[in-house]
Amino acid sequence: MKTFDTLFADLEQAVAERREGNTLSRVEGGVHSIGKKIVEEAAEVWMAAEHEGDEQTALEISQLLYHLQTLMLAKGLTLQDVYRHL
Ligand SMILES: N=c1c2ncn([C@@H]3O[C@H](COP(=O)(O)OP(=O)(O)OP(=O)(O)O)[C@@H](O)[C@H]3O)c2ncn1[C@@H]1O[C@H](COP(=O)(O)O)[C@@H](O)[C@H]1O
Repeated sequence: MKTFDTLFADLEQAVAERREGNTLSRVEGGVHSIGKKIVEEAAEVWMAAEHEGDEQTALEISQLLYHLQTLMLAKGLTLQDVYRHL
């Protein structure tokens, strides 16, 4: 099973290797486009939590985490940059 850290390592590698896929295309789409996606996914998390079941809520949360990681990559932020604020 992936964790936040192992997913981030995979996405970092995807960008470094210019591997065709969702990640490269989203990171190259830039911060504005990713930012809109984050807002959309955050709203889907909220709606799922209020109106749908736990499974759908967990799925939406996983997508939000993914898109946050693409924003980190687009900005050049590392896990340590974020974790030091936790
Ligand atoms: N975990 C994810 C992941 N979660 C969400 N997404 C993306 O988020 C989208 C889901 O959002 P939506 O439900 O809004 O789908 P959509 O309507 O098609 O979204 P839009 O394209 O319209 O923005 C998916 O189509 C993916 O583009 C993800 N894309 C990739 N991953 C993982 O990232 C890793 C690298 O993926 P690649 O870069 O594709 O190799 C792999 O382990 C993947 O499993």
